[in-house]
Parts: sequence; structure tokens; C-alpha cells
Amino acid sequence: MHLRLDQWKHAFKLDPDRELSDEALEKICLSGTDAVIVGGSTGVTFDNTVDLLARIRRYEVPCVLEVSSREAIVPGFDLFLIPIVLNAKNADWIVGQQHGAIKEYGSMLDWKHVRTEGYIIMNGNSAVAQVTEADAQLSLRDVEAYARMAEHLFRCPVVYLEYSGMFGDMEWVRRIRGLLSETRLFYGGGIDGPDKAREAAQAAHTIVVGNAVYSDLEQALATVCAARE
Ligand SMILES: CC(C)=CCC/C(C)=C/CC/C(C)=C/CC/C(C)=C/CC/C(C)=C/CC/C(C)=C/CC/C(C)=C/COP(=O)(O)OP(=O)(O)O
Ligand SMILES: O=P(O)(O)OC[C@@H](O)CO
Ligand SMILES: [Mg+2]
Repeated sequence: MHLRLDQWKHAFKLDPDRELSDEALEKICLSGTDAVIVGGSTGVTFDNTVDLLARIRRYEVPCVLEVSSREAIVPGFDLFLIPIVLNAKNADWIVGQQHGAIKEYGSMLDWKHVRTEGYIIMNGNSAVAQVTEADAQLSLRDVEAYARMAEHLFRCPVVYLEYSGMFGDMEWVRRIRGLLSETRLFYGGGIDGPDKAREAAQAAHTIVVGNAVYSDLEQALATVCAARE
């Protein structure tokens, strides 16, 4: 399957470390979203990732692994997204983890199915900020510079503005999208229903909805149509 990231408007992010009923998963997979991303910043294991993949595979929706831990690299996804956390203070999350994984799997990798994401962590209180020791005290000029680096130095197909757990500044999001030519801007954070989805989808290329799936499924499902308005 050839996945066209550049055409996605909406994706759900499901966390293997959180419980989701079969009924809820069916609604997510049949919702009309462009992709289901499997990922989380803590508690992701090989076993809970395999389990979630197998459950999503009952449906036709594209299923993508956003790799967050070397122990949880599971073959069989349609695509693998590899975060490079540009504002991590600990370089392990910029090149270290990736180096270790490629040392182990590099010879058997099908690179056609691997894409990098230039991650910019915007919420200093999020789990991912703690894990990567991110410097989230950024000015707009800092964020612009990271986005340009992701596109022109690292050649990432995706810049991911990660506000995980809070709704971000849409004016900044719009400004960053305006700087990018080939690279897609993914926005994630605090989209809890159709109103915020509409707003974020007008600012970014692609919106990602995570926590709302677990807190209010019906509101989360309503973000799919809103993202296309
Ligand atoms: C043969 C075979 C198995 C093939 C496929 C293997 C493959 C694709 C190999 C690729 C090799 C490679 C380069 C792998 C990368 C390895 C790796 C561990 C990289 C590090 C990635 C990284 C920087 C992770 C940091 C954390 C991060 C950015 C996670 C992203 C997910 C995220 C932010 C989730 C949100 O978290 P959540 O838990 O929801 O947070 P809240 O509490 O705030 O809600
Ligand atoms: O969980 P929320 O806040 O929706 O964020 C989505 C995603 O960007 C998390 O990686
Ligand atoms: Mg989450």
C-alpha cells in the first residue's frame, strides 16, 4: 500500500497503553479518518503495540506506527513515522535512539515505508516534553527556524507541532504552515471536538486527535468531518 501523507487532513492517534473497547475502535476505524497512528510517549511495549495493530487490521483504514521506543518496533504497519525531536535538550531523542534502532534493523528495513517527522514540542508540561527534556520555551522565531531546519536541512516530509494535551496558538500554526513548501504540517494537541478541529484544520495541513478518543468519543468522531469543511 502506498500511503499519501500529503493528502491527509485528519488522523487519530491511538495509545497502545490505554484501553479502548472493540466498539469504540470500530467507530474510529470506520469514521472516515485518513489514518490511524499508533503511538504514545510512555508505556508503549511490543505486546501492547502488536495487540492494537491486530485489532485495527480488521478494518481497511491505513495504520501507521509512530515509533517511540526501540522495544516496540513492530513489523506489519503500512508506514513507520520516526520522530526527530528538534527541541530536545537530550540528543538521544534527536539522533541517539534512531541510531540504535538503525544499527539493529537497518539491514532489513524497507525504507519506502519509513518517514521522518521533525517534531517541535510546544507544551512543556506534556509527558513527551518530560521524556525528551524538551526546551518548550520557544519564541515564534525559534519555531520558524526549527520548521525551516526540518524542511531544508533534514528534509523531513512532516513537521509535527506537538501541543499534546493543550490547544495551541493557531496564528503560530498558520505562520509555520506558510513557511513550508513540500513538507506537511501536522498539528496535534487539545482538539476535543468539531470547533477546535475546524480551526486547527484551517491552520495546519493535517490535524491529529489523540486524548479526545478516550475522554469523549462522540466529540472525537465529529472532528473527522469538521477537518474537511
Ligand atoms: C524490520 C522491521 C521491524 C521494520 C520496521 C522497523 C523500523 C521502522 C525501524 C526504523 C528505525 C528507526 C529509526 C526507529 C526509531 C527508533 C526510535 C525509538 C526513535 C525515537 C523516537 C522518539 C524521538 C521518541 C520520543 C517520544 C515521541 C516524540 C513520541 C511520539 C509520540 C507522542 C508524542 C505521543 C503523545 O504522547 P502521549 O502519551 O499521548 O502524551 P500525553 O500524556 O501528553 O497525552
Ligand atoms: O492527545 P492530544 O492532545 O489530542 O494530542 C494529539 C497528539 O498530538 C498527541 O501526540
Ligand atoms: Mg495522549
